[in-house]
Amino acid sequence: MAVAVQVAGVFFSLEGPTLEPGAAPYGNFPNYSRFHPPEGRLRLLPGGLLRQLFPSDARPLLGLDVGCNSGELSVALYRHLLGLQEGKGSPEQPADGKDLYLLCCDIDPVLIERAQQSSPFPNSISFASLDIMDSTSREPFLSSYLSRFGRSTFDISFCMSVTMWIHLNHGDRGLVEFLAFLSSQCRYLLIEPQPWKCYRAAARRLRKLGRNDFDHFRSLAINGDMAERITQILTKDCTMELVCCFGSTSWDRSLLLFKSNGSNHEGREPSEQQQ
Ligand SMILES: C[S@@+](CC[C@H](N)C(=O)[O-])C[C@H]1O[C@@H](n2cnc3c(N)ncnc32)[C@H](O)[C@@H]1O
Repeated sequence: MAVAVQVAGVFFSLEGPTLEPGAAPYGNFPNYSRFHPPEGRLRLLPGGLLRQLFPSDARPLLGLDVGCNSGELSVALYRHLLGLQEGKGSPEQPADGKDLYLLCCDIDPVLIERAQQSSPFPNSISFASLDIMDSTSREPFLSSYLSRFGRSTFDISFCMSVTMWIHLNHGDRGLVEFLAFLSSQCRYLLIEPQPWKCYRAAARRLRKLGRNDFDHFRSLAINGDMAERITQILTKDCTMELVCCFGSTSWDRSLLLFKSNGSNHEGREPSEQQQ
């Protein structure tokens, strides 16, 4: 059993210091994957998903993982999508016959450093420290990555358990702006919104630490069924369509796949481009 003591919001355990949950204002928990392991999400995603979504793409597929934390889910997603079993195969011989490059970013540079140090696929998965809400740095940064592949958008973006943190820290307007930006960057978007009860729990944890509420918590007009609200924003304001819901994880978070209907995305079928 792990033994931990708490000093000023920081837990010290035999494995070293870890932040008390309320003291991670962006959801930048140091050991997030221990509490919410990747398998809970991956088991909902069908094998061969990339082949289904991109049947005729011969070129490498590009993915963006926003809010990757220390990279455990990013690496597990990479393996899962390519059909690579841990310890077997290599990114050069993916079982799924697709090449995939992932750019994974997080606002917390300490988590990114950990991700970089432990990445088993440094040639295919890049980890970078980036505040996705910083509009002056995100565009040049993402464009510079994409231009290495001669591309201007990603094939697929992942936004897993991140929307609540954007919403709490940037308000309704920030959430809508974030979803608009994300949808403009990709053909497909896989998103796992946190339900409203998680917002209350996050605010409660902060209060227990004697800190002020999140700036926007009490004034959020977008609330209630968050999967539904986010679906409305993406489909009404962001020209995306809901492709499917892969179900819910054991902690009640839906995994939703959206597809862009916008005309600015590369790699679309000629008939689609004309519509
Ligand atoms: C709850 S964790 C989810 C980690 C991972 N996606 C998963 O589902 O296992 C949320 C992550 O979003 C990151 N995050 C929050 N706001 C961000 C922002 N503005 N830009 C980039 N990352 C952000 C946090 O640092 C944190 O690592």
